[in-house]
Amino acid sequence: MRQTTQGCSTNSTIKDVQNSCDERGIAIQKVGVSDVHLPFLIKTKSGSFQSVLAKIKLTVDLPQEFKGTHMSRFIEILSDWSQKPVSCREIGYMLTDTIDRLQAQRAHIDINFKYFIEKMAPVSGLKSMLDYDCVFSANLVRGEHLDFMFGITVPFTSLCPCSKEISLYGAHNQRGIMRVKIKQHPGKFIWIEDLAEMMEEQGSCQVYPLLKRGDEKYVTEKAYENPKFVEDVLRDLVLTLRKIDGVQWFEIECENYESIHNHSAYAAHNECVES
Ligand SMILES: Nc1nc2c(ncn2[C@@H]2O[C@H](COP(=O)(O)OP(=O)(O)OP(=O)(O)O)[C@@H](O)[C@H]2O)c(=O)[nH]1
Repeated sequence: MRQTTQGCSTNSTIKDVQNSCDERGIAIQKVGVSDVHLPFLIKTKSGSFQSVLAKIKLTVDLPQEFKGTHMSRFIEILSDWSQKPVSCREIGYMLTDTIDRLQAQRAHIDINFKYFIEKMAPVSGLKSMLDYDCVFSANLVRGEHLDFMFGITVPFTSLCPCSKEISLYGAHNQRGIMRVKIKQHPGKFIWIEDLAEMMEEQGSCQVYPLLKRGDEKYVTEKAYENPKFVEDVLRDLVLTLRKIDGVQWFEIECENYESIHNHSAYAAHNECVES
């Protein structure tokens, strides 16, 4: 039977509607809070922490007999972790705590955040910060191992091989994004910085926040010498991800925001990797 918290004298005199019975016989798979914004600390490869604005969804299952979950407890749990370093291990603790405090069988979390990595312009060497959309997603079933997935979206430049081949001069080129979600075997780990760098190598050229004219000439010519369809980017990314130590599963989406169309070229792929 689910317990109620009796700590607060105000609460003890107020009816606990959430804990009352529901007669409809429907167990809910996920209930909780979404769109919670909190400052979190993410470990960086250099050994420090980056403060990020996290957008969080935290849910549990709810047995059919209860009318409601205890929403305030989700915020209590997340507030405990705000401003503390968060990675796979801490997310495991967070979900264990959630299962215990909500007397649930399973808990799920999505933490979306923008992560900044310093980029160096290819010729001038000038440094600037590029933002990457990242997500930590995890699922925990009571008594089982944590199921953890990391996702990142990386922008790139692509230049069309067909356009280059058939045109007297020029070739259409555009910005695209590659979105990767990756699961690794327990104990294996890849830094956001390392995965981003591997992914950026797979486009026709990388994108940079800050470029001077010499840099611009370089990236224009590099893309021209390295034409790729959206399929080429995706296939090269598959080969790269297969080589990462301990990868169990991955999913890729590539999207080129075509400059000659008002639509995108799109490719997707997922696979389980043999260990
Ligand atoms: N379950 C549920 N609660 C909601 C919802 N919308 C708002 N709440 C509010 O969430 C608040 C906190 O609920 P609880 O966590 O049960 O609060 P509490 O009983 O003071 O805290 P505990 O003693 O820890 O259970 C209440 O004021 C609810 O009305 C909803 O859609 N579902």
